[in-house]
Amino acid sequence: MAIRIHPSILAADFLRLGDELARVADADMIHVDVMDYHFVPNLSFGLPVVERLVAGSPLPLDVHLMVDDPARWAGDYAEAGAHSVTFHAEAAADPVDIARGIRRRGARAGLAIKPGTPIEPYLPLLDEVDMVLVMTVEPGFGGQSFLASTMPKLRRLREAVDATGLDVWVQVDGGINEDTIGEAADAGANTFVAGSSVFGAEHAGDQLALLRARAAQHAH
Ligand SMILES: O=C(CO)[C@H](O)[C@H](O)COP(=O)(O)O
Ligand SMILES: [Co+2]
Repeated sequence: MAIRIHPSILAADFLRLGDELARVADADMIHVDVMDYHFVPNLSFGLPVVERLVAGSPLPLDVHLMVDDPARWAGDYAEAGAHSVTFHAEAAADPVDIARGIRRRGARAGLAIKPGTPIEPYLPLLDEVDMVLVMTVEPGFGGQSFLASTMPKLRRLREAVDATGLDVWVQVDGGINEDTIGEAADAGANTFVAGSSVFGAEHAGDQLALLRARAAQHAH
């Protein structure tokens, strides 16, 4: 199974974003956390920054929308050129409609759930999305500890994805480092967001290689 590592620029030096992108050139995509101070108690960056990242990033962008009104915003991020746009199920009255809007604009559609949100209601929607993100911390901040309590839900999702035969990516986000990535890979994740463990490393390229190797040891 392919393993993808997506460094989160939430942990990068915002004054030197261009240089920070160059440090993670060996990654698969760049994870961009959009926070609106309402869905989560933190504010990060929005559309103008994402538009500049699309223009300047050598890697495709994986946008993670932590906003109250994804029905209003998801299409704009797809149109801005994000390769993937992920929105939260908890904020979506009609997740299928939002996912279809993202796909119609040529981006991959991702559906995210917080640690306390059950996966079962969303399993019938797997053919409407390209990725499901199981948050392994409460969304809002980088640098938190991985919640192993989310692993049974991840296993259930992996079983359901395999049963469909669809190539839906299974993503984890939060507290992923060399000590936790194996457990998440073992439970079925194939796409790993890592913020502080990559940008906090002296040699980000070496850290990416270590994460990849640890995930591969446990991959299905
Ligand atoms: O969505 C997020 C927080 O809501 C971030 O992507 C996540 O926290 C990454 O940071 P770290 O790897 O440092 O935990
Ligand atoms: Co994120």
